[in-house]
This record gives sequence, C-alpha cells and structure tokens, in this order.
Amino acid sequence: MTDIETFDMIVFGGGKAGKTLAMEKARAGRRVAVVEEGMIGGSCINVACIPSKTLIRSAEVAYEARTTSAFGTIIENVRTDLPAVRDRTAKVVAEMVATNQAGFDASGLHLVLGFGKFIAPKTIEVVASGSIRRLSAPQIFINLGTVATIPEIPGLKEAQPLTHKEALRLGDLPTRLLVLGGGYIGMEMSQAFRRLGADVTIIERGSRLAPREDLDASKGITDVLQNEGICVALDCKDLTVQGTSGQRVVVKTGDGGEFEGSHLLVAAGRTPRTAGIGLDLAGIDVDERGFIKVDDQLRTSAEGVWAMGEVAGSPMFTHASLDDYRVVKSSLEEGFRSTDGRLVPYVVFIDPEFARVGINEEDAKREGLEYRVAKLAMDVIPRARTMSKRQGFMKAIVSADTDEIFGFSMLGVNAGEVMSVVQMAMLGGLPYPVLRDAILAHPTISEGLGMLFANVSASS
Ligand SMILES: Cc1cc2nc3c(=O)[nH]c(=O)nc-3n(C[C@H](O)[C@H](O)[C@H](O)COP(=O)(O)OP(=O)(O)OC[C@H]3O[C@@H](n4cnc5c(N)ncnc54)[C@H](O)[C@@H]3O)c2cc1C
Ligand SMILES: NC(=O)c1ccc[n+]([C@@H]2O[C@H](COP(=O)([O-])OP(=O)(O)OC[C@H]3O[C@@H](n4cnc5c(N)ncnc54)[C@H](O)[C@@H]3O)[C@@H](O)[C@H]2O)c1
Repeated sequence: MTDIETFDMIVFGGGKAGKTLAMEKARAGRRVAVVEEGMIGGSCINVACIPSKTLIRSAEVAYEARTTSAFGTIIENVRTDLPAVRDRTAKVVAEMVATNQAGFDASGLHLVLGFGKFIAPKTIEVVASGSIRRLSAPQIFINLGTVATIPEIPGLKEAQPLTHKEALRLGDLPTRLLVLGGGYIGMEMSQAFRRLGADVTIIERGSRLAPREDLDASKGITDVLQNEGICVALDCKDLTVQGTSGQRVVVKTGDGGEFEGSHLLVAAGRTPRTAGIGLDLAGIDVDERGFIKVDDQLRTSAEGVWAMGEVAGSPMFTHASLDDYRVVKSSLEEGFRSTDGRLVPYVVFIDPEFARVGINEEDAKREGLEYRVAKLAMDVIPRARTMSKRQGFMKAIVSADTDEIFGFSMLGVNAGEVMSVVQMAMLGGLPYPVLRDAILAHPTISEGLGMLFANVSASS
C-alpha cells in the first residue's frame, strides 16, 4: 500500500489560476503540491494563447511581406518556411515554460508530475511512468482546463483530425485546410494558415461567424476573412467525414454540400477534463456538460474544495482564470470578491483585431435597457489612414439617461489596446463625456475614441 503524503494544500492541474495560487502560498511558507500531467505552466503557454499568437505574428509578417508594394517597397519571391515558423513558435513556448519552471522552483512548491485522479475525498492519486503517489490535503484547488471537443460526426474521429495542439506544431503547410468550427480558434487559425499560404475553408454550423457579436461586427469579421480568400461556409449541418487528415479528407453536409481538403482542423468548442478523475468519490458535483459546479466564490459542492478556470465554467480566457485566482484568494481570506458581474474583456486576434468589453447592442436590446449607440468607421481616424489600416469600426453603447458606458466593441487595428482604455474608464465609473473631451495624443488610434464618443446623441 502506497503511503499518503500530506500537504497544506493541493493544486490539481497547473493552469493560470492554480499555478499563481500555488506559487503565492508556497512563497508564504505553506506546503503546497501541484499535480500536473505534463504542461509546465498550463495550456495557455504550451498549446494555446502563446503558440497561437506567435504563429499569428509569423503569418502577419508573411502577409505584410506580400503586400509591401502598396507602401512603396518591392519584395520579390516571398515564401514561407514552415519549419522555421514552427521553430520560432517552439522557442517562444520553451522560454515561457523555462520562466514558469524557474518560478515554481523559486517558490518552493512541490511539483508532482503525472495524471491525477481522486480516490477519496481530499485524496488524489498521481500516476506517472509506472510510479504511483497518493497525496492528501485539507484544501484542494482544481484547475484542470478543457480539451478540444471532437463532435459526434460520422467519420470524424477516424479521419484523425488536427486540433489546435497539432496545428500549432505542423512542419508542412497544409495545401487545403478545412476548419470545422468558426469560433475564436477557427477564425484565428484560418487567417493565420491562409496568410502562410494554405487554401482555407471554414465549415460552420451556425448562420454567422461570431454569433455573440452584433450583426455588423459579425459581418465585418466575415468580410475580413473572405477578402483574404478564405471560404466561409455557414449553416453546415448533418455532416459526414471521409478520408484521413494529412492525406485527403472530404466533409459533406446534409444538404449536398461537399468540401475537400488535405487537412481537417477541429475547432468546435471545448470539453472539460472531468471524466474519469473520481470527482464522484470526492463529492464534487458537475453539471450536465461535465463542468464543475461552483458558487460565486468558486467553492465546489465538497467542503474545502474549490475549482477555477475553464473546468469551473469560467469564461475561457487566461485573464478570467487569473481573476479566478483572485476570487479564491479572497474566499480563503474571507473577503468579498466574487465572479458575479465581473467585466471580462476579450480580443479575437485576427487582423484587424476584434475586441469587446461590456455589452453590445444586441445584449442591450435583450436586456431591455434604454441606451444610445455611437459608431465610428476606422477609415476616418487619421492614424488608421497613415497605417493603411482602414478596415472596421468602433461602437459604444451608452446609457440613454446617465452617460454611463455600457459597452464597447471594435473591429480595427490595435482594437485590444484601445478597448483597454475604455475598460479603464468603465472600471473607474467615468461618464462617456470624459473620454469624449480628453486630450488624446495625435495621431493615435485611441484618438478615435474622442470622435466616437462625440457621436453619442444628446440624452432624451
Ligand atoms: C488555441 C487556443 C488559443 C487561445 N488563445 C487565447 C488568447 O489569446 N487569450 C486568452 O485569454 N485565452 C486564450 N485561450 C484560452 C486559454 O488558453 C485558457 O482559457 C487558459 O489557458 C486558462 O486555462 P485554465 O486555467 O482553465 O487551465 P489550463 O491552462 O488548461 O490548465 C489545466 C492544466 O491541468 C492539467 N491537467 C488536466 N487534467 C489533469 C489530470 N487529470 N492530472 C494532472 N493534470 C491535469 C493540464 O495538463 C493543464 O496543464 C486559447 C485557447 C486555445 C485552445
Ligand atoms: N483570442 C482569444 O481570447 C481566444 C482564442 C482562441 C480560443 N479562445 C477560447 O477558447 C474557447 C474555445 O474556442 P473554440 O473556437 O473551440 O470554440 P468556440 O465556442 O469559440 O467556437 C466553436 C464554433 O464551432 C461551431 N461548431 C460546433 N460544433 C460544430 C459542428 N459539429 N459543425 C460545425 N461547426 C460547429 C460553433 O457553432 C462555434 O461557432 C473560446 O470560447 C475562447 O473562449 C480564446
């Protein structure tokens, strides 16, 4: 019988929230174990945000190199060296993994590498290359993340499709890439691979891309992708798949559509990593989709057990997982921070970027709010003209009678950075005229905010 090692706390899964909490508590002198299957630093730096944004930057350089003549520079014979793209991505990832490892070591936490599962309340068994360790602690923090969902489509599993993990490590460029799902991953990866030289088709079951956004944003994003030659196929239902990704693969729709590609990438949402890990033995409830049920301070149904990040149903962003760490820390210290009503911004890293904070116009209508809307085409912003980045718009939703900013969306160059300016104003409770009347440096993209908020109609 393996002895049970005891700790003050166990972080089960080393995602953003978990590793941050673990390092902090270990530095404070507590005996902390982190159970991690193998990704030092979690999925963001290993297989998600960081490698995808590195790939996207390589693709952007390739695109710019091919479009320099518009700027008066002639470059001939531009070609992509995909192994070099892959190696750059791997190097950025390796550096971040090393930084995380150094942080773990310096904090004094105990990293237990291997696949973990509950075998009893507050007790986790970790299996790695034949060895078994059993760990127990009065406090457990679950941060196990999600994996790519492979939908139940006839022939899909057999086709051995790529997920983001494999796609980010390809050494050969797919000649014809089919992308199943036109969400965040689908949109970002489609544009990146298109710019690196692949023919790309997005196969989306919904009636539009970015369905949570206003129709103008959704349409603008679709135009951006289509203008670069990406085929966007919407309303694709009752799919069947034939062939093998990496050789030849065919996706058929129920209404007779047919798409042929060399590779198939699945980006159709996420599945929480909660199956087969003994949550029932530990008294931890999950919902019908397998996400761990939590309250607004991320406590699970088991006393002394919290869940954080994607596995707890939090918004699927690294910054949301980081905020979950703050919520749990507050919960431990009997504070009041909660997940209720928090402002979670996001950026879709297509070019130009799409960013949003707060509500959009369709949300305002759905919630029955009285609101005013202001919109500004990127084309009128002087900096956008100097950069030849004229695509897109800014859009603000403002209360009809209090000047409160309800939300901001932007499709345009530097949208993520500009959105953060509005977010700060919203967090500070600033009425919109403060942004309208601020002295904003010329010529910056943020200068457009003054013009945007000048377009808000007088209150009724
Ligand atoms: C392609 C892609 C691009 C993305 N881009 C962005 C972006 O630009 N910006 C953004 O904010 N978000 C982005 N995201 C989302 C972001 O990666 C996640 O929201 C973020 O990493 C937070 O994850 P987490 O903290 O829930 O857990 P994770 O970081 O997923 O960590 C969970 C950890 O648990 C470990 N684990 C799981 N099961 C076990 C087990 N049984 N035993 C031991 N260990 C286990 C895993 O190995 C993993 O390290 C992207 C996601 C993808 C897939
Ligand atoms: N820039 C970022 O912050 C960023 C980037 C990538 C991923 N992420 C996070 O990762 C999460 C997962 O990304 P994702 O793109 O996998 O999911 P998603 O939920 O964003 O999009 C999935 C898409 O696949 C479609 N779909 C689902 N099943 C399908 C089927 N059978 N056939 C055709 N289409 C189908 C859905 O309609 C949807 O449009 C996102 O929700 C996001 O929070 C964030």
